[in-house]
Amino acid sequence: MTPEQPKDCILQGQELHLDYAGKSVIAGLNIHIPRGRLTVILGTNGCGKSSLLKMLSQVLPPSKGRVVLDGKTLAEMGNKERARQLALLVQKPELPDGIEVQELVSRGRYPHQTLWQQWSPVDERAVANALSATGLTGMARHQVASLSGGQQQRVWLALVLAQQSDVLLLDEPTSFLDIRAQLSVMDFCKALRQQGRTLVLVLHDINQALRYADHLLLMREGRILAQGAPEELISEQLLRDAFDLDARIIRDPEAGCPMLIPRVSQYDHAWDRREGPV
Ligand SMILES: Nc1ncnc2c1ncn2[C@@H]1O[C@H](COP(=O)(O)OP(=O)(O)OP(=O)(O)O)[C@@H](O)[C@H]1O
Repeated sequence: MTPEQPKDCILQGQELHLDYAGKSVIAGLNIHIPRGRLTVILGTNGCGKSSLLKMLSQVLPPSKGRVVLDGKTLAEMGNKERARQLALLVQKPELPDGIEVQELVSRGRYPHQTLWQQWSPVDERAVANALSATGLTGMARHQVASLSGGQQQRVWLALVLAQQSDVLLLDEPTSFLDIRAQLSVMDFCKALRQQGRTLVLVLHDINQALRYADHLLLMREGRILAQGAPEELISEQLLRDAFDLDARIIRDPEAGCPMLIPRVSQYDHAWDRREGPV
């Protein structure tokens, strides 16, 4: 499907290529992230979603091609300038030893500090607001390592929030969370979107993607298979093409959005029949 460029696009990947040790995992990928919308990237394990998110934040510079953020080439921006505009939460962030919640969230203010502008009441307020928005004020002095997986995920979200960037890239922010906690994270992302932030999430739950996304990117083997509004994009054929999945698409009776129901299992022990990593 030919990607149609959204009218107001804040982040663009142009002809992106990525090689790991000489092996190509992404080749000639073009994407457009609409401003102030919630974009979800979907695709099979190993298709290159995390790699794409890292390229979009310059954590992993593309082997070829360029990323453009609000008209500026990302590679030409300084680290702090970039981090003031764009935040990335990776899939498994490394937790520093013995760190407390407030201290970790405060690290989100690093891009705002300069030689002349040290820690200020503005930073203090940003951290307090991030803790409050994620319901962590009462846990500010707790060791992060002592918290549950769901609480720790909220701490990482608070860190990203304290960074106050317009664009948030979140890699599987709901993994390891129970269903209620997953929906809290998704509602939280929706609220950020309603405040005008741009969000790009990697998810594995297609129904959550169909419910929350304004814009979907479907990947397969390092390529974009389709991108656009979920309602217009999703089809049983596309699910077959993207996931080898045989599913029906019905309408959520309450939310009105499309949702999928996989057909009776033909998937047991199917790993060996699927292609390996790209
Ligand atoms: N550091 C690395 N060195 C070498 N190959 C890598 C590295 N990181 C990822 N890859 C390979 O790049 C490909 C894409 O990986 P990536 O993690 O981007 O996929 P993904 O779609 O995010 O997968 P998942 O859904 O399982 O998280 C895979 O084949 C993976 O094995």
